[in-house]
Amino acid sequence: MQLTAERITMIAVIITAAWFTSAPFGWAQRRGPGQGDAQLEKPPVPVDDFEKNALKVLADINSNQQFRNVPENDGRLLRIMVQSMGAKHAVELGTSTGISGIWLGLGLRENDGKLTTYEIDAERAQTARENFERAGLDDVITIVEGDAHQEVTKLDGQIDLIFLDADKDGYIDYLNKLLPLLRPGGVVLAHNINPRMADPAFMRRITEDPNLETVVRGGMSISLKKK
Ligand SMILES: C[S@@+](CC[C@H](N)C(=O)[O-])C[C@H]1O[C@@H](n2cnc3c(N)ncnc32)[C@H](O)[C@@H]1O
Repeated sequence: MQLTAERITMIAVIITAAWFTSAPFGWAQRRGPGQGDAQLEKPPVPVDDFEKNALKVLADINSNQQFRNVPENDGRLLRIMVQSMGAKHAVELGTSTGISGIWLGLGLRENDGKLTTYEIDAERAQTARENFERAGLDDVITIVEGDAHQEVTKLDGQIDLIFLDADKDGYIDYLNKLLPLLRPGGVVLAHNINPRMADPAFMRRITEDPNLETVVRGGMSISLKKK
C-alpha cells in the first residue's frame, strides 16, 4: 500500500483521536471532551439526621418503588432552586412515588414553605403519601389526587416555582393555567425537554414569550417569569 500524504494525515488524525479518548492520566482524561458536568458532582452529604433519613428514603424508593422518577441530579437541582429563591409555595405536576417531591420538600422546609403536588394514579399517590411521611415531610407536602388539568384550576394564591413532570402534551395547558399565579421572578421547570419528547407548542410558548427567559440544560427547561 502506498503511503500518500492524505493517508499519513488520516492515520495521524486517528492516532491523535485515540490518544485523546483513552489516555489514562493524561490531559484528555482530566479536561477532554465527553466529560459531562455531572461527573464532577459527588453524592449528597446529609447536613443532619433529618436529611440523612430523607436520603435513606430516597434510596429505598429508587431501589424498590421506581416509576419514571427524576434522576438524583435533577432532584438536587430542584432543591437548590426552591430553597435558594426562598420559595414559600411550589407546585408539582406528576408526583409518582415522590422522589422529586422529597427533594423539593427538603428545600421548602427550610423556608417554612409548602409543596402542592398532583397525581392521577391512586396507588402511586398512596405510595408517595407514605414516603413523604417516612421522610418527615408530610406537613410540608400536600398531594392532590385526580386529573391535574382540572384540579389546578382550584388553586389560588401566589406560586414561586412550578415543576412540570406529568403528561408531556399537557405541559402547555398547565403553563397557561398556572402562569398567572406565578410571581414575577418565579420559575417554571419542565422535565424531559429533549428533541424526542418536548411538545413543540410548549417549546414555542416558553421560548417566544418576551416575559419568559428560558434555557434548556440536561433535559430540563428553566423559565424565569421576568415581570
Ligand atoms: C414522570 S412521572 C413523575 C415523576 C416524579 N416527578 C418524580 O420524579 O418522582 C409522571 C407522573 O404524572 C402522572 N400524571 C400523568 N398525567 C397526569 C394528570 N393528568 N394529572 C395528574 N397526574 C398525572 C403519572 O401518573 C405519573 O405518575
